[in-house]
Amino acid sequence: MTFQPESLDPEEVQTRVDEAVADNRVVLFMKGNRLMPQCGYSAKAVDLISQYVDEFETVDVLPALPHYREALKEKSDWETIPQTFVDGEFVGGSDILEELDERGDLEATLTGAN
Ligand SMILES: N[C@@H](CCC(=O)N[C@@H](CS)C(=O)NCC(=O)O)C(=O)O
Repeated sequence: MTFQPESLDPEEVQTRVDEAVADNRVVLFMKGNRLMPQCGYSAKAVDLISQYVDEFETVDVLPALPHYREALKEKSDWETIPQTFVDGEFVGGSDILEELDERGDLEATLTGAN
């Protein structure tokens, strides 16, 4: 049997993005999933977030990458994957997460703790 990638149209993807951002305090749009990231930048984002937050949502963009890229860009004005949103706001990709961590600000950004 031939593997058929999930077929999603742009509107369905936009809805998935909107709902994932609205319904989860922390959501990471990434290539692959938490256990099997399919890109080094996504793996780095998972590692950085996992230091401070046990439960966060991940959305694998690979089944409809061009649509996710467009839907996310619409929301964040950011071109690349991964993308992290906290409390409905775009935080950044893996470099920004790393910068926040180096400044000692990532935990508070992810948890809301001061
Ligand atoms: N410096 C970026 C690296 C992310 C990046 O370059 N991602 C690439 C490879 S996963 C990407 O999204 N390429 C466009 C695409 O795959 O659509 C970050 O901070 O997240």
